[in-house]
Amino acid sequence: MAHKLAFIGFGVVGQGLAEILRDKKAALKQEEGFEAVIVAISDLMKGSIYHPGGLDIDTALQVLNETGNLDNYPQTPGLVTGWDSLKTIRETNADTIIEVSYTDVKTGQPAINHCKAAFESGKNVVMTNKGPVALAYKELAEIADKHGVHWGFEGTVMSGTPALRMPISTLAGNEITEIRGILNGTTNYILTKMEAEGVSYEEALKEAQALGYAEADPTSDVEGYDARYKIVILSNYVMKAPLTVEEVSCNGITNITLKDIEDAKAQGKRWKLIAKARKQGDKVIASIAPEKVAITDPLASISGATNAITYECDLLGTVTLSGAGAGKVETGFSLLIDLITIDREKQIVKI
Ligand SMILES: NC(=O)C1=CN([C@@H]2O[C@H](COP(=O)(O)OP(=O)(O)OC[C@H]3O[C@@H](n4cnc5c(N)ncnc54)[C@H](OP(=O)(O)O)[C@@H]3O)[C@@H](O)[C@H]2O)C=CC1
Ligand SMILES: N[C@@H](CC=O)C(=O)O
Repeated sequence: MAHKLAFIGFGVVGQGLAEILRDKKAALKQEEGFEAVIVAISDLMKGSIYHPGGLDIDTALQVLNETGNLDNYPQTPGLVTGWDSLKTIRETNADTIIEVSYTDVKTGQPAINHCKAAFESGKNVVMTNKGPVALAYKELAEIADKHGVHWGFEGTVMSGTPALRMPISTLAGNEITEIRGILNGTTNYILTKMEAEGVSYEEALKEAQALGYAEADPTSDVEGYDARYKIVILSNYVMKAPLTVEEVSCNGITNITLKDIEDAKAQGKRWKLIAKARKQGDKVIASIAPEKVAITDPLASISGATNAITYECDLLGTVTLSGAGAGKVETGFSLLIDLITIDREKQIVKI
């Protein structure tokens, strides 16, 4: 039976997943036995539509592209418009909520409430919104568990690159004692552009926004708050070591000038925004800060919106993963793999 989806938020990432579902529909069915139907989309400014029998993805994307508002979707019997996020979560016939609204770096809301409402209504959530995972992981995981539903959030760290799923599934049995990485696509894109092309900070940031890498408020990227959420998620979920946002020292890249970049180059070094978490007894010491890394450091060669992460494992030693850190299709994919995982687990339960 097709997996019924309701989108909360329909910006870059939401549309990225919708395009994948449209373009790969036949291949996903044939290769994975995966079928999905979008029953609802609820966005703050772009409108809200619900049809229990399913919406036509191409029409929804076209209407949004041409008119800027989903409320202009063709009127068909059974179509409902105007439902807000909570009504959509609670009252549609969706199996899974795709939470792709903006990440609030102070409270994590309203996304935390979106997750609670979904779990309490017996619905799965897959999300790229980092707030709920960074601020309320334990509480929300318990609620999801109590209601027997799935919670997927692969895309909260390094977009569709399996920075969470890989260590949890294929490094299981190792203790991960330290993590070090480049975890923000926007800032890595800016630093790369400034060094490689001499582009100003402001111009490079504008490009990152146009490419869909930056947060709705890019202060989160350039001041390091986005990377701070990600290191907290990695610490709690991957290292199994409690860490709060307040415990992470955080500095961004706003003070780095073209001259600083040229000076580093002359020293055989390169500026990178580095996220670190290290276990020390029962505690984790974590930081986000720009560093001049030696050109021979593997992280120095990570350019543009690509990210990379190194896990120090007690059994396997050092393992490094690199891949997309942001982007429409890349992050849309992170939601797809969470959905496929839900369907695969359902198949196992049936067996
Ligand atoms: N872009 C990327 O590469 C990545 C993004 N993420 C995360 O994914 C999420 C989505 O990112 P992205 O698509 O780029 O962001 P966008 O800003 O493009 O889209 C977010 C959408 O959510 C809508 N929205 C905000 N609040 C609500 C609400 N209460 N109810 C319904 N809709 C709401 C916004 O509405 P409107 O603008 O119409 O007011 C907007 O359309 C964010 O949390 C981000 O941190 C994670 C990994 C990578
Ligand atoms: N704004 C973020 C998007 C992905 O999490 C970034 O640039 O990394």
